[in-house]
Amino acid sequence: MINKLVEEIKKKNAPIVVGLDPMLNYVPQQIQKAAFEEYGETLEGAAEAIWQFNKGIVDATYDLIPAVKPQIAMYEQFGLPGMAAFKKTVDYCKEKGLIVIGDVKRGDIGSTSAAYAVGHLGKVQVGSKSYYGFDEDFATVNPYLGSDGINPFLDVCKEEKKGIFVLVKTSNPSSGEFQDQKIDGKPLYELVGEKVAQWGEECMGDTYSYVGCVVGATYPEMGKVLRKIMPKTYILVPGYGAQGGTAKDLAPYFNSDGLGAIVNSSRGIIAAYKKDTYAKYGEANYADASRQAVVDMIEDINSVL
Ligand SMILES: O=C(O)c1cc(=O)[nH]c(=O)n1[C@@H]1O[C@H](COP(=O)(O)O)[C@@H](O)[C@H]1O
Repeated sequence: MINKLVEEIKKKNAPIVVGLDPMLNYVPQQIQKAAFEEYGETLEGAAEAIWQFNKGIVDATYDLIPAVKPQIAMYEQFGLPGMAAFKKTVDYCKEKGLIVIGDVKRGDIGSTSAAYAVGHLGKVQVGSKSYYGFDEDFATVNPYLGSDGINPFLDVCKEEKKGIFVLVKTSNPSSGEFQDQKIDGKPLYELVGEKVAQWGEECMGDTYSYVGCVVGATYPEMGKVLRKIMPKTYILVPGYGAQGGTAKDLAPYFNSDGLGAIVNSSRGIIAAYKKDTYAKYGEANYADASRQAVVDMIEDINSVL
């Protein structure tokens, strides 16, 4: 799958991923109204609204982008109907030829991580049969439990030719509380980066490993160091746009081949119609606003490569 991700990024000349993080208050009134007329103001109604919202965005942007990153929390908050909307979104995006990065941030003791890996990337055994659960192409993984939490994901990735993105340095303001702590003079995020490079060596695609990592756009100096520590690791870079990361901060996350990083924007794309720049599209044409925001983001990122 890492080979396909690289191919699609090159083909579309777009090192970006659209984050499908649908909050109900981003969903235009007419979509909410139709969903509530059918299902009432219920969890089912909310799930229908976010699904229709996503579909509009995917239909308007799929030809421009290599990948999407649905964030499971935004679906989970609506209980079982929300989880069904997550699965519907994953399947629809794959039908449209998009690579799906399940932003699930899992990781636990070995046996539990194995179940997460099977549920999101692999197949679960039921008697003599086996079934895919959510079937994303990549999953985000939290490394706090060490190799025990990661190895079961690597096993499933090898079997399924899928991949993971391991949190190394996150974009949020308090990420330094633990991640920047020094151990024998080295910040923890560097130690995690070294480990990610090691895990990645046993999982190589053609040029990049299918063990990727996450480094926030909001810490470009650290991004520069981490790029060197993990030359064969694809970096998923959240924090562009809504969290303040800018294109000029992002050049150090890429290798000299112009590859090696994929930049996420969620609110900046899916709620573009709410921003002054795209307000002219109006709420009813929210998907056109998202398309224009994608075009602008691609141009912005490519301008620094
Ligand atoms: O793993 C992630 O994707 C992630 C890691 C990180 O360090 N920071 C971060 O913002 N994210 C996710 O990236 C998305 C960012 O959304 P926007 O700030 O709206 O673009 C959210 O889905 C976050 O959960």
